[in-house]
Amino acid sequence: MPEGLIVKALSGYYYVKPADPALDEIIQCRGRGIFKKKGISPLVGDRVIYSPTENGEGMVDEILPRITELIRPPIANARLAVLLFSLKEPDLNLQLLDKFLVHIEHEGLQALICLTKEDLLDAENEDIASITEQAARLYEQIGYEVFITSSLTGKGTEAVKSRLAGEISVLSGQSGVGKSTLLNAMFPGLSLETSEISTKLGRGRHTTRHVELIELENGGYVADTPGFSQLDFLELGIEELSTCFREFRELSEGCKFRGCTHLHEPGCKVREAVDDGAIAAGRYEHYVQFYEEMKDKKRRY
Ligand SMILES: Nc1nc2c(ncn2[C@@H]2O[C@H](COP(=O)(O)OP(=O)(O)OP(=O)(O)O)[C@@H](O)[C@H]2O)c(=O)[nH]1
Ligand SMILES: [Zn+2]
Repeated sequence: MPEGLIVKALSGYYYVKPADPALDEIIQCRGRGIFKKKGISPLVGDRVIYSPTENGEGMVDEILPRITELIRPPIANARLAVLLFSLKEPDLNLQLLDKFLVHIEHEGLQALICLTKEDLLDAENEDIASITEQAARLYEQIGYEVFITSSLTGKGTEAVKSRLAGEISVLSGQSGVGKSTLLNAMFPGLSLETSEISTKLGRGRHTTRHVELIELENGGYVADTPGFSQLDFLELGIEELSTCFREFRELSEGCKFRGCTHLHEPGCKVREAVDDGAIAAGRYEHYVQFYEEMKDKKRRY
C-alpha cells in the first residue's frame, strides 16, 4: 500500500501527498471509520498508508507513528518551531520569547530563534544593537540556534532556509514580526500575502483557518498557521515549568529539596546560579512571573 503525507485537512477530507516522487498529484482521502471509533484523528503532518479508491479518491488506512503531536495548531511530526521576534516594529519582547520557549520545550520541539528586521537597526540605535547581540549570545549559550535576519537585505535568510530543508516546521511570532515576508524572501515562488495587504482588505490573514502545510522547494514543509496561538499555561503542570527552562534542568538536580520550586527554598542551586550570574537574571525573572501566573490560573479554574 502506498505511503503519503497529509498536507491539508478540510471538511472531513485529508489531502495526501504520495511519498513516491513519481506521483505528484495530491489525493483527496477519507479516513477509515475505525479511526473515529477509536477516537483517533489523522492530523496534518501525519505520514499515512492510504489506498486509492475507484472514484480517483483514496482512503487513509493507517497512521504511522508520530514523533511529535501539537494540539494548537493541530499538527503531527513537526520537529522545528521557528520563533520570529522583530528587533523593532514591534520591539523585541523577551518575556514573550521565553513564554514561547516554555511551550516548545514542553512539546518536545527544537526551537530556532529568528531576530528579524535587522535592517531597522542603524547608528542611532546603538542600544538596540547591543540588546540584540546580548540576546543572541544569551540564547545561544542556553543551547538555542539564533539567526539575525532581514528580509529586506537578505541577511541570514539563506541560513534559515537551509535549516528548514527536509523538516516540518511551525512558524510562531506576534502579528507583524515578518513571518510571511521572511517566507517570501526565502522562497520567492510562494508569494504569500503580507500584513499591509490584508489590512487593506480589512481582515486578518488568519481569520478563516484550516491547517495546511506549504511545501518548500528544498523538501521542507511549513505550517501555514500561526503556531502556538494559545499561549496560556493550561496544559502545563506547575511542577513542569522549571524543566522547560533548559539551563535550570541539570542544576535543579543539586537543589537541597526534591521538588524545589527555586523560589525561596534554602540550598537552591538555581538561585545560587542566578546570584553568580550563571543564569541570566531576566530568564529567572520570567520563570517567577510564569510561576505566579500559573498559580493564579489554578486558583481560578
Ligand atoms: N524593515 C523591514 N520590514 C519588514 C521585514 N520583514 C517584514 N517587514 C514588514 O513588517 C510588516 C509585517 O510583515 P508580515 O510578513 O506581514 O508579518 P507577519 O508576521 O506575517 O504578520 P501576520 O500575518 O499578521 O501574522 C510588513 O509591513 C513588512 O513589510 C524586514 O526584514 N525589514
Ligand atoms: Zn531549587
